[in-house]
Amino acid sequence: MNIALLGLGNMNGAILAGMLAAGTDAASVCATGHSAERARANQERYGVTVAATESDPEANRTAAAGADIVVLGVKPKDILALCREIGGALRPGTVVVSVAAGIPLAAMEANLPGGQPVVRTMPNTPLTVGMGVVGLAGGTAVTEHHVDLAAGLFRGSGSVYQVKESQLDAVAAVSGSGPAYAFLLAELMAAGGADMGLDEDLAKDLARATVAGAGRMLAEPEVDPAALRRAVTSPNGTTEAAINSFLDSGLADLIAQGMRASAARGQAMSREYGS
Ligand SMILES: NC(=O)C1=CN([C@@H]2O[C@H](COP(=O)(O)OP(=O)(O)OC[C@H]3O[C@@H](n4cnc5c(N)ncnc54)[C@H](O)[C@@H]3O)[C@@H](O)[C@H]2O)C=CC1
Ligand SMILES: O=C(O)[C@@H]1CCC=N1
Repeated sequence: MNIALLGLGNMNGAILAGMLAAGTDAASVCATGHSAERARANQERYGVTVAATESDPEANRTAAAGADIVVLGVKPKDILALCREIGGALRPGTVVVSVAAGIPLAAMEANLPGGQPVVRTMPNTPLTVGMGVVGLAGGTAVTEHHVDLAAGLFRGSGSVYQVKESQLDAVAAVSGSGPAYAFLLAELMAAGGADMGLDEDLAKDLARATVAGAGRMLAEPEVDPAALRRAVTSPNGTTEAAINSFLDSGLADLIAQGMRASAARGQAMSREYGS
């Protein structure tokens, strides 16, 4: 199974790191990027062949021509141009997998050869540490076999959930963008600690280790976040004071509102870049 990762940035990099850690043979993977300097650095970092479009304008087409699965990992605004660029080089059975937010399957299909199997996914960067989650929806030419091939990219580095395409913006709001919410929480907790007089580095260490430790506890099977929260919250204690203050200040509404903004941006991107 040959895999081509077109656009080796944050997301395709996380997919690649996850695949390699899960045992994928580096010789079966090739990647492309724009900058020649970055391609050299990535080739050294990951041990896979990385070609740069800056020095070889055919790099994407060459990588796509030799692949059974092609993963489009460029920014949403560049996805349809990339589809048109590689279209003529693809073999009919090659599965095209997009990780882009907001770009509809129908738009990708319209910019690829007729009948090309296209799978739209919404992964997240914790794939890097084997703890990713991925939402996945198949296009009109996609069979169970193609879904299986696409899901195989994430086997060993994350859990894959097949959803309706219309649900992928909500998946992005929860898990695609979600790691950033947890990182923001760590940033804000560190700032809060420093504000109360802790040394800045100590506050950062405490906040980072706390969010990471809490994340590890959440990763245990069948665990209930509310039960874990209750186990920290002594009646009339310090945690209860903080949680009540958060909720009284409208944290639940703020989170819901932010997630709706994420999904709305996904919809807006389909209108901006999806045709
Ligand atoms: N970063 C994340 O956590 C997530 C990102 N995504 C999706 O992943 C996609 C990429 O996002 P990031 O990795 O964050 O962006 P990025 O900017 O880190 O990566 C994009 C890469 O594509 C390269 N590139 C641009 N044009 C190219 C071309 N024509 N041929 C080959 N390479 C090209 C760029 O040099 C860059 O390295 C986006 O569509 C985004 O919606 C989805 C889920 C999570
Ligand atoms: O921010 C974004 O648009 C991408 C999709 C989900 C996470 N990063």
